[in-house]
Amino acid sequence: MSLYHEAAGLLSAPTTHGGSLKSRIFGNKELKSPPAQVYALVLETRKWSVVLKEVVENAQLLSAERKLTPPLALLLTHDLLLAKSGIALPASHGLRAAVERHKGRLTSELSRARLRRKCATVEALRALVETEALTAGGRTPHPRWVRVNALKSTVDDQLEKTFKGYEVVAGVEEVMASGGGKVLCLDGNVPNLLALPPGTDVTRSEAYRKGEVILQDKASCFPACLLDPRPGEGDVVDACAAPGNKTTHLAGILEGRGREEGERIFAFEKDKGRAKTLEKMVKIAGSDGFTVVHQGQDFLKVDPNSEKYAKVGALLLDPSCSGSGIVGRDDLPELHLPEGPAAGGTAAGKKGDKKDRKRKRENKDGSGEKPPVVLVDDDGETTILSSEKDLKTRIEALAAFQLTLLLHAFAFPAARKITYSTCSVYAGENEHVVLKALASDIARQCGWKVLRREKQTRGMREWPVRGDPDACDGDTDVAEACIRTYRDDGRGVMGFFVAGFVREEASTTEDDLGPYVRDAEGVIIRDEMGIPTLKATGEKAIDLNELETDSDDKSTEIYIGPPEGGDDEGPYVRDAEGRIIRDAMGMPTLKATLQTAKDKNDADDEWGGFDD
Ligand SMILES: C[S@@+](CC[C@H](N)C(=O)[O-])C[C@H]1O[C@@H](n2cnc3c(N)ncnc32)[C@H](O)[C@@H]1O
Repeated sequence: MSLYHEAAGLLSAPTTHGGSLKSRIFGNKELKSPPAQVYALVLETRKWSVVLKEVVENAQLLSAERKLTPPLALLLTHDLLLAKSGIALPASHGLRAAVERHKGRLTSELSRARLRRKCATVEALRALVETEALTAGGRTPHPRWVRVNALKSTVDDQLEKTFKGYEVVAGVEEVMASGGGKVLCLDGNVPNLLALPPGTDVTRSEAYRKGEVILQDKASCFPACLLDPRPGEGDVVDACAAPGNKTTHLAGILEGRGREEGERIFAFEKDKGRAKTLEKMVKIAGSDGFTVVHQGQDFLKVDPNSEKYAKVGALLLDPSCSGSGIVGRDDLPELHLPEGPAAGGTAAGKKGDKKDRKRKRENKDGSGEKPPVVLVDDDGETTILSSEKDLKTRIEALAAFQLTLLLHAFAFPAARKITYSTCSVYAGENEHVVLKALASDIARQCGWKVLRREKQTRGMREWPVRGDPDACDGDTDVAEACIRTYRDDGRGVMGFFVAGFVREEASTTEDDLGPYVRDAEGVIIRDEMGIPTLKATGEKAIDLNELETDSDDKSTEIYIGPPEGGDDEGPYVRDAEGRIIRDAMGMPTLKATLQTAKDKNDADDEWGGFDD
């Protein structure tokens, strides 16, 4: 019983008192009901209050049931008509019976309210309510982003099936302006991503149940797009993987491009409970055949030099963070209560009010506490921070942990690409971590550099919102390389951050023999004879001197001439695995790496191919 009474107290309390609804609920030690349940109930009822008020008033519920207060009537009617599991009270309970007695009348009033709004279904009404609630709360409504899982389906397939009859419009602005109609757009930055009107319920579709479509915010799709895994580049690690949105996205990209036999995704997740969700998601998405889930495995305890990870060419790192960019739904529209007796306060509500009055007094002279900042991280852990100092300490602790994970990722010997991402808005967890990582010993030793904007895949390069130059100590190259998203900026995304790192050999430019042709980053792209040494991939060719001094390295067996039965022009010098390491003129083409050299003819044809 306390659930509805506690929720009633919170529902009728002014929203401006005592911080956000979330902080008032999760920070209230005296609540008897599970805070998450109270929070969801109050939030949803508030959102629906315009409609529920009409329903309750027109059904004359309050005059028929004198013991119901207006907030209780709204909450119970909400659960009766709109919650999947109905009213959370025993069937014999007086409050439940008081509302259920009027079920027929309440249901028909809801139908009338729906038809007055020209909504064909309750789902359409839900979408409308969601949009209006968000708008009234001062938040830009957030589209429903749907990623088509390339492992199981295609956009065309989904347009034929799940979204049959939808009008395809040009951009997300049009989707948002549609007022909840059957419209969608294909995203211009992330392949296979669709934007639908806010609140569109895809979870009841067959495609969702079968894993053909996955609900994933646009910004959350950026890391896999930026990492850009390609067949032939080795295994991929998702270091902090649960619940698995990015793991399955990586899988979709890799498989969609023709994953090479044996190439795998290693997904690590420290939390055993969350790892189970990850495992389920991987299975539903259809990537379990080549994704190895390491349940309960701390990524920091993984040995990068283990034989098992010798072929890891790319890592995606999306560690726990403050969660401060996650689309909040805590800015509430005005509450519409039906006419009736005054709302009955509860123990929780009254105590909250007292605290609120105290806080108001304290704030009047400017010396009092500010409303608390509530951080709900991805582990579900809620931290209530009542001062700027607490917030700073928390961000510093998170940043130290995030940096440790990133430097650990740098240590994988065959890795060539890494992405680092958070759903935090704080520079401390974002640009500052990137700068510290770039300045680290391991980055210098291993040649890790930031993945510059011009080398990013088209969709990521064209995303206009970049890192904060001030937070990058004025280094505009790093700021441009960083990708940010902000909620409420009209682009329909959550707050997010991602940066990429690529690896180059340690610099040897000082004593080059030259004249080589180098690109802007010093990568040798044509050798002394003008022969292309390698396709620009971020891989740096070895200098001639270095090859000479390394020549007694017997780790790769070298033979001269085309392989038996081959039709190469030759004589090229190939290593044991057939990679061309000297061209027909005896010039080194590239150091033996995971990168497969192009034959001279092909390389000439493809010259200039800097693009993704
Ligand atoms: C932001 S969430 C990842 C979300 C996920 N990438 C997705 O898109 O679905 C961070 C995850 O990292 C896990 N985690 C935190 N520290 C870890 C560590 N040292 N090793 C492995 N997993 C870790 C957390 O339990 C949490 O599930």
